[in-house]
Amino acid sequence: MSATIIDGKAAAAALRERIRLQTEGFVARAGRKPGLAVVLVGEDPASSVYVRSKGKATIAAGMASFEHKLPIDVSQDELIALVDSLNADEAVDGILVQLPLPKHIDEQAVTTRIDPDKDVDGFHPVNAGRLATGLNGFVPCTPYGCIMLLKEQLGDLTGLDAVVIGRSNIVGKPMAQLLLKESCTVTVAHSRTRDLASVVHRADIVVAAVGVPHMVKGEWIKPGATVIDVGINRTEDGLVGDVDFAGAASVAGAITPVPGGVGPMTIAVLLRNTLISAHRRAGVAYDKDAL
Ligand SMILES: NC(=O)C1=CN([C@@H]2O[C@H](COP(=O)(O)OP(=O)(O)OC[C@H]3O[C@@H](n4cnc5c(N)ncnc54)[C@H](OP(=O)(O)O)[C@@H]3O)[C@@H](O)[C@H]2O)C=CC1
Ligand SMILES: Nc1nc(=O)c2c([nH]1)NC[C@@H]1CN(c3ccc(C(=O)N[C@@H](CCC(=O)O)C(=O)O)cc3)C=[N+]21
Ligand SMILES: [Mg+2]
Repeated sequence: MSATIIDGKAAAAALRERIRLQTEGFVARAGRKPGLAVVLVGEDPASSVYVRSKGKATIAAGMASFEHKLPIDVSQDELIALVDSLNADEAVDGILVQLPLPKHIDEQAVTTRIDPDKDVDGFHPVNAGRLATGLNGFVPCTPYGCIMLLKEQLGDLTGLDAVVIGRSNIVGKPMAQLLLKESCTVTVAHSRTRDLASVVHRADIVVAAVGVPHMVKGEWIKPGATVIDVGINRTEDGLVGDVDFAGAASVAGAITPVPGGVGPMTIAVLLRNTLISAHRRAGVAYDKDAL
């Protein structure tokens, strides 16, 4: 093993501390806490764990957490009515509806109902469009967390060859947009890509966001490359990523572990987006460089 292990847990803790400090300043000036509303439909254990750790982190940062738990058989109309009430609630700066939703609910109908200026997940098409055109909006938390880890590890990313494996609207596509914004040369691979091994072998930066345990092999990695493993797969061997960690760590320059890599950054960036939303909505300036 030769690669540096990128400590996402430590980076996330440091970011959360910087957020906590700016939250104090916001409360002093605005006279209220930033507020994050999280909506969970049903009782999926993995989703419940995520929502719980998010709620704890929100409160630890000095923000208000509003949790709404709805039964698995809630109607789409009822869920949309809740989103409407959160859109109208002045105490709510950020709204997150935990995905996936049950099959009888149209995720797009719900996601697009959220006020884009409270869409701290960055999933609304208005925010996807803002990201694609260089306007200020909300950037999806997981890809932004990956960029923060990459910049901390590598500094300036200009000119680097980046390969993103996965083209979902919530990870792969926004990840590619953000790497492009950092002036990387970006390739987006997916299930129809031919000879993925040789595509990956060109890359200085590999971001795996697939959902297939251990799919990316060590031999695919260019020696010294930086590997960001977004995958969260629950297997008999516990939580594993999309990258064969042991194989990749023997050739990569640096690599994120699972757990303890990208996952903790996702939650920290969610708080960052909520803090930014609170400042924007209150018309108060914030220190972007400290976030
Ligand atoms: N750490 C975190 O905070 C988060 C982790 N995740 C994890 O990241 C992973 C990806 O999530 P998400 O983007 O939502 O997943 P999706 O299922 O929406 O997308 C998966 C992508 O991977 C591609 N793909 C599937 N199989 C292959 C293959 N054999 N070779 C190449 N590409 C393939 C698909 O291609 P195609 O488009 O052609 O079907 C698709 O674009 C999951 O493990 C998820 O749990 C997700 C969000 C947050
Ligand atoms: N509207 C919405 N927004 C999301 O951001 C969203 C979502 N829905 N649905 C599910 C995915 C997944 N996701 C994770 C966040 C943190 C960890 C995380 O903290 N993982 C820890 C381990 C946690 C554990 O042990 O289970 C780690 O990787 O170290 C993982 C996954 C956010 N998602
Ligand atoms: Mg559905």
